Amino acid sequence: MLTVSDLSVKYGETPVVNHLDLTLDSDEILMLVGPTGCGKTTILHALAGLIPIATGVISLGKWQATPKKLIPPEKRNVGMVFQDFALFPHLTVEQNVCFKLKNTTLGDHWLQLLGLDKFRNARPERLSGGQKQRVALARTLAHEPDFVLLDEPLSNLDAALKDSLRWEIREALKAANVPAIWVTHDQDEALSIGDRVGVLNKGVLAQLDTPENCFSKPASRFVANFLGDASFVPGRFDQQLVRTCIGAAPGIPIDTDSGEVDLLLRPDDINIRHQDHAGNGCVEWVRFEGGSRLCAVSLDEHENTQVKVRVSHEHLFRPGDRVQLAVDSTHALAAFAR
Ligand SMILES: Nc1ncnc2c1ncn2[C@@H]1O[C@H](COP(=O)(O)OP(=O)(O)OP(=O)(O)O)[C@@H](O)[C@H]1O
Repeated sequence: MLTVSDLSVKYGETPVVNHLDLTLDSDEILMLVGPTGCGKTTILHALAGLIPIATGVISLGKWQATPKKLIPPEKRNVGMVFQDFALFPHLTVEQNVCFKLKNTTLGDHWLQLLGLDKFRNARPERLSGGQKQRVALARTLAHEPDFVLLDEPLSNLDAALKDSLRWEIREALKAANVPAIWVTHDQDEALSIGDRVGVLNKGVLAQLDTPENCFSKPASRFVANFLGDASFVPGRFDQQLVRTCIGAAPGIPIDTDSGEVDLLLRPDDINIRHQDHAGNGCVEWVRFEGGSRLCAVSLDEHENTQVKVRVSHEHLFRPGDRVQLAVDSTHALAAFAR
């Protein structure tokens, strides 16, 4: 189990990570997300022992690092996977994976499991980006790390490859039974791959929770906005129900359970239909997404309130169309004090 308590990191006098607490189970994958510059990579570097820490304790049973006791990276038995693959160009795939291994059985195991058998004798320059990343992962896991840190491992790859490789990496980490912290900029990746998601804001964990809770019960408006499209519609919270001008839904109280609130609506929580001259809103813009379209609608009742609704690509809406919106959710929706 990886335990981090009260971890703070500074560059000079500038605090970058502030009093971070987290615990990771033996095979747990934590996805770390947050705006650029919020301290994600700094956390990985601190856990790996690449930079000193200002406060706190990082421990993994076998060792315990503190500001006064900086355990070097080679003694932490950490595996690191980065976006630039960091392979030795003059070594073959097999030599990269088995580098410094006394017993190469595990190297063979991961070469096979990650579909790299046929590339054993190739040099990295002959491999595609996805193959290189598999080699980097095989090399990391062949060395039996006690924990793995992944810093945007898929950011140099195209979208189709990303989608399949992220699942392969998840399965390999689970098969290795090793805890992992995975930094990503991709919210879909964070929500689908992680056992838990940590949303970082200015060096502080805004929420550390299951993907479902981070999405449906965000701890703050910041988290709600960061993980997917979020619309906030004014309403009144009374007896567990939130009533708005476009309908009512059971409310999940985030910071209040009564009175004036903003109801968090995701694009699939709302129904939209054309309404020639009446209706309760007007389409502002439409974005084609392939299988769907995302429509932004301004509400007549609340100036400056824009609601995003997702419809099938078969339904055509245009800017200027009059529409009728209705809350269409059987599950409870998060309500924030206004
Ligand atoms: N070696 C360094 N010396 C001084 N400041 C640094 C150093 N490395 C990073 N920083 C600063 O620390 C802050 C956090 O950087 P970090 O790279 O951890 O953020 P991040 O969340 O990983 O960002 P990104 O998503 O853009 O990769 C940023 O303001 C950055 O400019």
